[in-house]
Amino acid sequence: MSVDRPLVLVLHGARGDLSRRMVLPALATLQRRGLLPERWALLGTGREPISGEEFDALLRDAVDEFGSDADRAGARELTRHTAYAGDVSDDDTHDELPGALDRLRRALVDGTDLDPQDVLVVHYLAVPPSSFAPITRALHRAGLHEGIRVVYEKPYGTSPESFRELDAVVHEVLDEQQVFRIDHFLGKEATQNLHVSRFANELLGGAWDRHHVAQVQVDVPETLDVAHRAGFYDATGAALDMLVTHLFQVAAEVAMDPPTGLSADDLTAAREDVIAHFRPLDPGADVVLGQFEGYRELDGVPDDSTTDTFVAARLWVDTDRWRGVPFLLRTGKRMAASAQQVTLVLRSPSDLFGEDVGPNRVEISLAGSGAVRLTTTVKRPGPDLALATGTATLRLEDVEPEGDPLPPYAGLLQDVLEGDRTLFTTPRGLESAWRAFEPLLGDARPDPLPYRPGSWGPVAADALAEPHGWALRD
Ligand SMILES: NC(=O)C1=CN([C@@H]2O[C@H](COP(=O)(O)OP(=O)(O)OC[C@H]3O[C@@H](n4cnc5c(N)ncnc54)[C@H](OP(=O)(O)O)[C@@H]3O)[C@@H](O)[C@H]2O)C=CC1
Ligand SMILES: O=C1O[C@H](COP(=O)(O)O)[C@@H](O)[C@H](O)[C@H]1O
Repeated sequence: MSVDRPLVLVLHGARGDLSRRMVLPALATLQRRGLLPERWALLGTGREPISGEEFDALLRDAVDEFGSDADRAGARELTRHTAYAGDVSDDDTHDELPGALDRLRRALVDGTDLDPQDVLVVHYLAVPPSSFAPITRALHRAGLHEGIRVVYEKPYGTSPESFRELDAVVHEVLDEQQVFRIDHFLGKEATQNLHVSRFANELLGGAWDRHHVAQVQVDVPETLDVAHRAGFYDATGAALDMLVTHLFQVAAEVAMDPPTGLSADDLTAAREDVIAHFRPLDPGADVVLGQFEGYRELDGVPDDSTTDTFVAARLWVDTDRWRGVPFLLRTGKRMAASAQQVTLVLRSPSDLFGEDVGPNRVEISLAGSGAVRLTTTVKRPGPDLALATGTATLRLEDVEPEGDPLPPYAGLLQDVLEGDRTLFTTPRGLESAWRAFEPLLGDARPDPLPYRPGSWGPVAADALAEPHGWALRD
C-alpha cells in the first residue's frame, strides 16, 4: 500500500556505510514498486558540506553498487528528488536544515490544495549512536519536532545508562508514537516467518520447548571486513553492534510465548515479555570475545585496541518453556562464511537407537527470503536397519503463489511511512535487553582472543556449544 501524503525523508549520515548499503537502495526499491507517495523528497545531511551534484552522484553509485538490477535502472529518477544540508547537531550550521526543509515542503505542495505543514517529515538517523541525542535536541531547538517521525538506528545507547539518558532526551522532545527504533533483523522475511511457522503448525509449534529442544543457536558469521567503517566499528564492537541488538531480538522471536493476537501491541508485548526473562550474561562462564588478526593494523584503529570483532555467548532464558536450554549466540567479522541461521537441535525421543541417531535439527535461514531445513534420522533404504541422516529444504521464495518480498530496510521504511510499529523495539524491551547484557560492560568483560581471518573465531567458542557443537562449521 503506498502512502498519499507528501513526504520529506531527511537522511542524517547520508554518506555513511548504512545509508549507502541499505537505506538508499531501499528507497530505490520503494520508488520502483510505487510505494512512495507521488510527491516526495530526500534531504541528506552530514558534517561536511557537499554539493547537490555530489550527493546525486553518491546516490547513483550507492544504488549501482548495492541495489538490485531492477532498482539500478531507476536510480537516475531518484535524483530528481534530492537536496543536501549541513550537520544539524552543530550550532553553527543547524540553521541550514530548517531552510532546506521549508523549501522542500513548499515545493512539494506547490500547485495542490495542501499546506506545507501537511507534508510528512521523517528523520532517519543513520549516524553513530553518540549523535542520536545531539540531533534530537537540535531538532527541538530548531522547532522541527512537531508531527515528525524519527527513525533511530541501533544500538539505541551503548550501555544501560546511556540508553536511559538517550530515551529521556527522546521523550522530552517526541511522543513515543513518533519514535521508530529500528532493528532490521526484525524486518527480515524469515524472522517474521519464525512465529508464523511456529504458531500455525503443530509439528513445529508442538516441539518448540525444552522437552524437545536441547539447544537453540542463533548464528550470524560474516566474511565482511570493517576497514571502510573502522572509526565507527572500533567505538562499537561486535557485542554492541550485533549481540545486544539483532541476536537478542532474534532470540526473543524464537523464545517468545504465543501472543494474544497479531496486533502490533500483542506481538511486541510477546517479544518483549520474554526478553525480561533473559538471565544476565555470565561473562566468565558464558561469553567468548575475539578480535581478528590484523584488525589493529586497519586505518582508524588504535594499535592497542581491545574492541571485539567476534562474540559468542550462551544465554539462558528463564521461562518455563526454555529453562535449562542454552541459547547459543555467535557473530563475528572476517569469519569463514556468511550466514544468518537459527538452529533448533532436537532431542532424541528415546535411546532405542543408541548413539547412531542424529543430528536431528530444524534450521531456519534468515538470509534473503529465508528457508526452513529439516534434518532428521531416517532408515537407510536396504535390507538392514541402518540409520542415515536426511534433509528436506523449503525455500520461502519457492512458495506458491509466488510472493513479492521487500528487503528488510525497504519493508521497515514503508512501515514508518504507514505508522506501523509492529517490527520496532520499545523502551521496555530495550531496558530488559540492556539488563541482560550489562555484565559484559563491566570489569568481568573477557579479553578478546585473537582469531585467524577466514576461521570460525577463537577455538574457545567451540566449547560453549558442546555437546552438540555449532551447526555451522567447516
Ligand atoms: N553499516 C551497517 O551495516 C549498519 C549500521 N547500522 C547503524 O547505522 C549507524 C551508522 O553506521 P554506519 O553507517 O556503519 O557508520 P559510518 O561511520 O559509515 O557512517 C556514519 C555517518 O554518520 C555521519 N555523521 C556522524 N556524525 C554526524 C552528525 N552529528 N550529523 C550528521 N551526520 C553525522 C557521518 O557522515 P559525515 O562524515 O558526512 O558527517 C557518517 O557518514 C550506526 O548507528 C550503526 O549501528 C545499523 C545496521 C547496519
Ligand atoms: O546492523 C548491522 O548489520 C549488518 C548485517 O546485516 P545484514 O542483514 O545486512 O547482513 C552487519 O554487517 C553490521 O555490522 C551491523 O551494524
